[in-house]
Amino acid sequence: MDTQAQIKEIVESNPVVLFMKGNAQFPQCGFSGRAIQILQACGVDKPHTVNVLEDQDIREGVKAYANWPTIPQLYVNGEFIGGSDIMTEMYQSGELQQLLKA
Ligand SMILES: N[C@@H](CCC(=O)N[C@@H](CS)C(=O)NCC(=O)O)C(=O)O
Ligand code: FES
Repeated sequence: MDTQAQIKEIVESNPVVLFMKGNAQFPQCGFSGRAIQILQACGVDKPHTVNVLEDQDIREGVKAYANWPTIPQLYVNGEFIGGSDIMTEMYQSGELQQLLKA
């Protein structure tokens, strides 16, 4: 399977996916740490996470997949939502909680 197909498979088979640096227990970047904290604040304790530091193809592949240049990247129900700034804004407006409840 090529990388784009692999990413599609991951985001379509898990309702909430966070591509991040490190994992939920040990985020290896502040932006990824913030993304995890926001998900937890929304009641998502166990998001499916993919550590891009362990896979260079995925690290570059998700940027192409979403046409978004950075990590973290949140996907809900197969759809790209945004990075940590967008997550923060959506959390503050209550939009993210709504999205994750559905
Ligand atoms: N403002 C961004 C911050 C994320 C960011 O700047 N990520 C950088 C540093 S961790 C990145 O992914 N760089 C490309 C890379 O490391 O492959 C957001 O909203 O998520
Ligand atoms: S790893 Fe340096 S800012 Fe994320």
